[in-house]
Amino acid sequence: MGDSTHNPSDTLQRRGLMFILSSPSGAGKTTLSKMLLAKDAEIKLSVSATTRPPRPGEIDGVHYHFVTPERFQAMIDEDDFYEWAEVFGHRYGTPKGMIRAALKEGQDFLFDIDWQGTQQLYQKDQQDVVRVFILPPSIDELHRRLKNRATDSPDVIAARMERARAEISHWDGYDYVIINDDVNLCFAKVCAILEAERMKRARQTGLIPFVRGLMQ
Ligand SMILES: Nc1ncnc2c1ncn2[C@@H]1O[C@H](COP(=O)(O)OP(=O)(O)OP(=O)(O)O)[C@@H](O)[C@H]1O
Ligand SMILES: Nc1nc2c(ncn2[C@@H]2O[C@H](COP(=O)(O)O)[C@@H](O)[C@H]2O)c(=O)[nH]1
Repeated sequence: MGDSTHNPSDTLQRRGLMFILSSPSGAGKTTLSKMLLAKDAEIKLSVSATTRPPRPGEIDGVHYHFVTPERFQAMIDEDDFYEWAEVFGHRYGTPKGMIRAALKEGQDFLFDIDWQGTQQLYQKDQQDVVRVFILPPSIDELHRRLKNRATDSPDVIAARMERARAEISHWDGYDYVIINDDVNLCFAKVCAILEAERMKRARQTGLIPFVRGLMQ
């Protein structure tokens, strides 16, 4: 006889998802990441290390681990990173420490990383990586967003705008591409993708025993 109290999530044994949001600077991935972390208690942020100085309001250990170039180099030498890359003249990397064991136990992580880091993570683990690329509605709007955010100097904004087209050229290396025009609509799409990817994996783990139970 089937167990009518069986819940599919009881037998969920999957590894955690590595859910990546990438975009050209200013397209809105940090905004979307914050919305996702506020809404979904099942996913945690992978906190990167960076040699970039903090922006106003950024907290060490929460938004980034802010480290010196020497410390970053030591972490590379000690093989402490899942991936790392140089972006806009600074180094950024995903430390293994915090996430390795949690991923094995099924914890989902959100990664706000660039295309180089995305390629590196995907090469390491194609099963668990979900790659989402966020596009701005136009180049003018991207510029407007960077200016209105008012966190970077005109020089930094100019450098990021100069790189925007090159960043966008990597869109094809992603599983999903979303235009962030209306932020709420874009966020709904991000949530739908995450949910669908979780369901795909639950099919392989918790769902199959559940269905077998129903059919007994
Ligand atoms: N759909 C949207 N419409 C209008 N403004 C938006 C939208 N999405 C985000 N913004 C605003 O655009 C600015 C840039 O967004 P955000 O900081 O999230 O970009 P980002 O892609 O994370 O950039 P970076 O890579 O430089 O950190 C912010 O001021 C944010 O409030
Ligand atoms: N490859 C990696 N890229 C990263 C990581 N953390 C952040 N980033 C990307 O860097 C740029 C600039 O970020 P900002 O906070 O200075 O605006 C942006 O594209 C981020 O996605 C990382 O660990 N690895």
